[in-house]
Amino acid sequence: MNRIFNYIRGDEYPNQTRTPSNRHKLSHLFESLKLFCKYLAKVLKHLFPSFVSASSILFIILLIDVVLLEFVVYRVGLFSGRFYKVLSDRDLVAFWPLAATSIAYIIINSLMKSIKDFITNLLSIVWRKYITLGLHENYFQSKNFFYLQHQFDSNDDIINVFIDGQNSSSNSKMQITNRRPLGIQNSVEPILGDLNCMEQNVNGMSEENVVLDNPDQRITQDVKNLCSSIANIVPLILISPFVIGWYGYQTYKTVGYSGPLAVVVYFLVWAMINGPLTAPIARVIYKQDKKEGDFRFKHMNLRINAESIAFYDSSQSELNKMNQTFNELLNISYRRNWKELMLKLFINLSQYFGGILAYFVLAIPIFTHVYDDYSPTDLAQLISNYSFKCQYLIYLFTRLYDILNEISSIVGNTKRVGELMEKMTNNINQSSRYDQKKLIDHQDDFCLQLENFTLQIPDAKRKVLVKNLNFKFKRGENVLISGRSGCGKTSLFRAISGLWNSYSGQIRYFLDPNEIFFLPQNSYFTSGSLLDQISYPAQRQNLGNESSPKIIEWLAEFGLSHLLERVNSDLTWVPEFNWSLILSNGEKQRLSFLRVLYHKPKFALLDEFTSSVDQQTEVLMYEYLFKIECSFMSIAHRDTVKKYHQIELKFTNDKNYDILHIN
Ligand SMILES: Nc1ncnc2c1ncn2[C@@H]1O[C@H](COP(=O)(O)OP(=O)(O)OP(=O)(O)O)[C@@H](O)[C@H]1O
Repeated sequence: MNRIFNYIRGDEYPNQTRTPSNRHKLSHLFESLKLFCKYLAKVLKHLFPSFVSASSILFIILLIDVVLLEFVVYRVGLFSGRFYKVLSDRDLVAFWPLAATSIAYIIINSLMKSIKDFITNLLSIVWRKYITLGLHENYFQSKNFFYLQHQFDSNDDIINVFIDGQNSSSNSKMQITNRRPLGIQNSVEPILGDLNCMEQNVNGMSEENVVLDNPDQRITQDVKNLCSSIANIVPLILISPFVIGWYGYQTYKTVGYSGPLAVVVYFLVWAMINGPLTAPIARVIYKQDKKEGDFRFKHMNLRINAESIAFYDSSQSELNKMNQTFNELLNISYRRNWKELMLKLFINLSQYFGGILAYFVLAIPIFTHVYDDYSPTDLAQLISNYSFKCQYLIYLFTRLYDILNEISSIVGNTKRVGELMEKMTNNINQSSRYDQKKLIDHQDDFCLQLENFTLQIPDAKRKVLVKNLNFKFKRGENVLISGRSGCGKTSLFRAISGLWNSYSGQIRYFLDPNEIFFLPQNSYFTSGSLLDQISYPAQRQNLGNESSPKIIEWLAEFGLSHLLERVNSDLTWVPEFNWSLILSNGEKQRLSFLRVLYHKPKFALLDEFTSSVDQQTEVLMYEYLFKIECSFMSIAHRDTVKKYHQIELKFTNDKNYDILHIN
C-alpha cells in the first residue's frame, strides 16, 4: 500500500539511489495518503451528491443484493455434501426435496448474481454521468478547456485594473498578485511531477500550475474506468470482513483453530510474495493511460488536419510519428503485461494450491482418528462441506487480494480525475478573482485604453512583446494594428480578451468586456445548421426566425448562396457533414464575417479577417462594418486595408510602437 500511495505523489523510491529514512518514509506515506484522501473526497462528492440520490439508492440495493448473494452461495455450497450423504444412504425420500431445494437455490443464486451485475453496471453508468457532467460544467467554465491545453507559467507581477466608473487615481488601482497561472504545456510527466511544495519552488511553478496531460482522456476514459472499478469493488470491500469472519468461524467449528489458521497463514505467505509485485503495476497503469490519451490525440489530430497533411503529402512522416506514439503505448502495454505475468502466476498458484489445502488440513484429524466414530457417509459429507468452506475462505482472501489490485487502478484514476477537478476549480477561482477586479470605466466616446501597458509572453522566459504602450481607442477611429509577423499583434488581442494576463500597466474598458466581439485568425465552425454557424456563439434557443431573410440576403451578397443549396434551402437544417472540411478558406472567412453582421457589436477585434478573400469582398466587408457602426481594431498585413482605418498602431522591432494617423 505504501508503494501505491507513494505513487500518488509521483515519488519513485525504488529507483532512488539514496534510501530514505524510516521517518521520512512514514511522513511521506502520510502526505501521500492525505493527498489521496483529498482527491477521493472530491470524487466521492460527485458519486453521492445527496442521501436520496439515484446513486445512493442503487448503492444500498447493491449492498443488500451482495449480502443476500453471499448467504445463497453458502447454502448452495453445502448442497454437494448433502447430496453425498443422501446418495450414499440411497435415501430416495430425502433426495427429491433436496433436489427441489437445490434447484430453487441455484435459480435464486443466478438471479441475484445477474441483478448484482446489472446494478453494478447501472451504478457505474450513473456515477459516470454525475462525474462527467460535473467535469463538463467546470471544463467549459472560465475557459478551462483553453487553460488546460495552454498551461501557463505564473509569476507575481502586479496587474492593475480599473474599477467601475473611477478615473486614473491611485485608489482606483487594484493589485492582483495571484494571477491565473499562464504558461505553455510541456511534456513533463505528471507521475514524476511531485506535488510537494519544495519541488514547486525549484521549478518555479505553483501547485496550481501542475501540468496535466490529456484532460480529454481523463474526462472520457479515466472517469469511466474509475466508476466501474469503484462500483465493482466497494460493495465487496464492505462485506468482505463479515463474510471472511463467517467462513472462518465455520471452518473453526469443523476442525478447530487449525482450520482458519491454515488459511490465514497460507494467504499471508502468498500475499508476501505477491505484494511487491502490485505497486509497480499501479505506476505502469498510470503511464499506460497517458499513452492511450496521446495515441488517441494523434489520431484526432490527423482527422482534423487530414487535408493539410494530404496536401503536404506527408503520409510517411505522419505514419512514422503515429507508429512511434503507438509503439510507446505498446511498450508500456508489454511492460504491464510482463509485470502482471508474475503476479498472475502467483495468484493462480495460490488458487490451485488453495484447492487442496482443505484436504491437507482434514488429513490431520482423520489420520489421528478424531473422526473414527463418523460413518463413511457422514465423513464424506463433512469432507465435502469443509472443503467448500475452506476453499471459499481462500477464495475470499484471494478476492480481497484482487481488490487490492483493483485499488491500485482506483488510486491511479482517482489521482487523474481528482487532479483535473482541483486544477479546474483553481482556474475558476483565479479567473473569478480576476474578473471581479476587471471592471469597466464608462466614457461614451471611447472603447478602451492601454496605459503603461507592457506585454510579456506568459511562459517561463517572459519575453517582452511590447513595452510601455499608451493608447486610447476612440469610438469610430478604427485602428489598424501592424507589425512584423510574431511581434505580438494577436497577443495584444489575447490580453484584451483576458486570455493572457501577463502584462503590467492597465487595460481600461469603456464598455463591458463581454460586449467586445472577437473574430479570430482561424475560423472555427461548430456542428449544426447554417444558422448555427452564422449566429455562433449565440445558442440556438435564443434564435428567432425573423433574421432569416436578412441572413439569406447577406449570403447572396457575400457569394455564399450555394451553401443554402447544401442545406436544402433550410437555414436550420442540421447536415451530416463537417463545415470546417467542406468550406474553402475564403468561404470560412466570409461566413465567419457574417457573425459580426448577425451580432452587430459596438466594438470588434478582427484578426486578419480578410487575408483569404478577394479585394472586392474585402471592400464589402469593411463597408458593412461602417454600415453597422461597429468600431474595430483589425490586424492586417495588406496595405490596401489602411484606408479603412484612422489610426495605425505599428509594432516596431525594438518592442516599441508608433502611432500613426492615416489620412
Ligand atoms: N501560447 C503561447 N506560448 C508561448 N509563446 C507564444 C504563445 N502564443 C504566441 N506565442 C509567441 O508570442 C509571439 C507573438 O505571437 P502573436 O501571435 O501575437 O504574433 P503576431 O504578431 O500576431 O504574428 P502573426 O502576424 O504571424 O500572426 C510569437 O513569438 C509567438 O511564438
